[in-house]
Formats: sequence, structure tokens, C-alpha cells
Amino acid sequence: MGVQDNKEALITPPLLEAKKLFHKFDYELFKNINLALYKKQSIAIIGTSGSGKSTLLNILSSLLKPFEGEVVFENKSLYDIKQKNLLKIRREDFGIIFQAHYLFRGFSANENLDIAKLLSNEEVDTKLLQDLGIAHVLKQGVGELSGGQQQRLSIARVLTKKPQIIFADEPTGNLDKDTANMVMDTLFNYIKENEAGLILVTHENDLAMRCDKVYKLEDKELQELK
Ligand SMILES: Nc1ncnc2c1ncn2[C@@H]1O[C@H](COP(=O)(O)OP(=O)(O)OP(=O)(O)O)[C@@H](O)[C@H]1O
Repeated sequence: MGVQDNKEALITPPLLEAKKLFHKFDYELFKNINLALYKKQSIAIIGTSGSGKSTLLNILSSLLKPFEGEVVFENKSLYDIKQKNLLKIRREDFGIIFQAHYLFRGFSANENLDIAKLLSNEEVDTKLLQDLGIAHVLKQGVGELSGGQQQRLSIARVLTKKPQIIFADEPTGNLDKDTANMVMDTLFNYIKENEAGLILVTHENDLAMRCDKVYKLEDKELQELK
């Protein structure tokens, strides 16, 4: 964050806030997790395999309820929001990009984007498709696309609905380094242009370091690295 952004952070409430999150399965996974995401800000979470990064992202994105603590969106705890409204937030405000992308395989790339267009009343941004390097494959069936092209199509679909917060779990996992950087550029541009925020889970330290803030999930707690 620049000086100007820091000033802004002081007067603008966070887009999303995690307060004292504690989660366990058969054993304690993490505790005392606090973080705040502001508009135009990107946060990376790194950590060894099994440290609980995906679980934390599931909690932050409302898909999983923590054992203790709360996630606050627009000044309200997610757990005080009625189910119907929570579904609306998930559909409209949260853009969730996971490793396994849920594209409709019997349909073309274009038809997959039409679905996002219909659900959100937003137009598909052709520049976005060019930036992601998939503008030329729109007529092809999803099954004919490479894994990396499918991944980028699923990112385009999520961005088309213009979410306020992008939650991305290894969004560049199938991509070579240059393409991964291109996808990250697109995500960074998106959050700046749309005053949105990004929370990224990744194994790639280089990609993480491109974010404004970097945390490591280690010894069951979030350590701030940047
Ligand atoms: N629903 C569940 N029930 C029980 N244990 C679970 C569940 N989900 C995850 N775990 C366990 O919690 C631990 C953390 O998993 P998680 O996927 O959050 O880690 P991660 O840091 O994202 O790992 P990776 O980098 O390998 O994807 C793992 O030991 C996993 O087996």
C-alpha cells in the first residue's frame, strides 16, 4: 500500500475483517487469526501443505463456519446474516476462484460466460478476455480447452460478475510462470479498477510477494511477512 492508500485505510472501513478465528478438526488447526482487507488491497496467504490455508480461505469466503471467532463483511458478522442474504452476498459480492473449476463441460467457453452475464446483468469485458489470453477460444467447447485455458475461463467468469472481493485458492496452479504473472496482473488491475479486494492462497512465494500484504500460516498462527 502507498502512503495515500494507507491514509485511505485509516478512514475507510475494511471490506472484510477476520476476528480471532479459531478452527479445529480432530486437532487444533489455527487460532487467533486476525486480518483486515481494504479496497484495492491484495493479501497473500502462504504456508506449508496442510497448514490450513484452504480451510482459512473457506472460512473467509463464508463457505465454512469457524469453531470460534467471526468474519465481518460490510460491518456485519457473516453469522448474523440471514441465509437468504448470505447466499446473495456469495452470489454477487464474493468471487470465489478455486483449484477445481466448475465449468459446464457440455457448453462452449462463450456459453459459460453467458451464464455469469445472466446472473449478474454485467457485460463480458472483452479486454479482460484478451488480457487473460482466452479471447480466441470462446467458440470452443470447454472439453477442448487446455487445463490452463479452463482455469483462465473460470477466472473470467468470476470477474464478469464484478465481485467486491476475490478469494483465490492457487488460481495459477495449472499455468506456466509467464501466464501465471499475466493472470496476476489481470487480478491486480481488476481490484484497482473496481475498488475490490483480493485474498490469494498460494505456494508460490514470488506471486505472493506481488501482493500488498503477505502472511504465513505457521505454528497455527498468521505471521505477517510483508
Ligand atoms: N473437512 C475436513 N475434515 C477434516 N479435516 C480436514 C477437513 N478439511 C481439511 N482438513 C484437514 O485440515 C488440514 C489443513 O487442510 P487445508 O486444505 O486447509 O491445508 P492447506 O494449507 O490448504 O494445504 P495444501 O497447501 O496442501 O492445499 C489438513 O490436514 C486436512 O486434512
